[in-house]
Amino acid sequence: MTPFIRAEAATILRPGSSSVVLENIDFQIAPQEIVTVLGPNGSGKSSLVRALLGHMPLASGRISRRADLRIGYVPQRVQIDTAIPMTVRRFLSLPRRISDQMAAQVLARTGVEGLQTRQLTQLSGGQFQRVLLARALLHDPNLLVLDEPTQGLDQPGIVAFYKLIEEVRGETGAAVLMVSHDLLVVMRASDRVICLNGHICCEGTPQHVSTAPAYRALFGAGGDGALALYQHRHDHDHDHSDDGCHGHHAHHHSQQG
Ligand SMILES: Nc1ncnc2c1ncn2[C@@H]1O[C@H](COP(=O)(O)OP(=O)(O)OP(=O)(O)O)[C@@H](O)[C@H]1O
Repeated sequence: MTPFIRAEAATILRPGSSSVVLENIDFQIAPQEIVTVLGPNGSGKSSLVRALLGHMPLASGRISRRADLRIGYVPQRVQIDTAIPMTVRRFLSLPRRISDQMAAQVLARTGVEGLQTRQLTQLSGGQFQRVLLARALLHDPNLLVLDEPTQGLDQPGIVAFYKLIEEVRGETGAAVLMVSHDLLVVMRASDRVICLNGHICCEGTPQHVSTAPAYRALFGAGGDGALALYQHRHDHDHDHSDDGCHGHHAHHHSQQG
């Protein structure tokens, strides 16, 4: 199956500068996959996502996107101008107008029904993240891209949010590309995890990555018990040909450690 997005030996530059943020990235995401990008602050997670979406310049390599790709994007930071009143309903109609029925449906789908007339500034953190997800689900995306979608949520809120993502994937068949810091819960919801630190340190199934030396060096060795609790049940097939923590180890990078 042709991947939705494929990066080949992509080297990504910091905007407006010649310094390298990410080096030699090979990446792809296939239909229906849930892929999570992990890494410390400043390791290039958002840069990778933005480059995959075509918003960041490449120094070399290439990124290709399938012609039928429809992306629903939840960016890491959403600037809300508190001086301008904005209801949930109006926010959902930006930039493209939607019907009242569509608004009601998508809010119900993400568990925040009836919030249409509420001001964005009066939402709780969890409600706001669900409204952002609702907006990303409009216009029938086949790839959802979520950059730290659970920031500001408490632990039950995080678990509930990932459960919702899995449900949405099950219902719509959309692939999901997520950036997250929530190492353990994320594991449950992911088919494949990519661990970044200026380059791809390690990638594979959650089980594989959590035992990989590069991952342990970055995040510590704890958490196996919790990981076992959150094991993801596979009821579908994926191509795991690129499953290992492979050749990237061989490179020496000064960012590591
Ligand atoms: N708009 C920008 N202009 C200049 N430098 C940037 C810009 N955005 C990111 N950077 C730099 O690029 C590097 C990677 O940042 P990026 O936001 O991709 O990391 P991240 O892994 O998403 O971090 P975090 O976990 O803190 O969100 C950092 O050194 C950051 O300072």
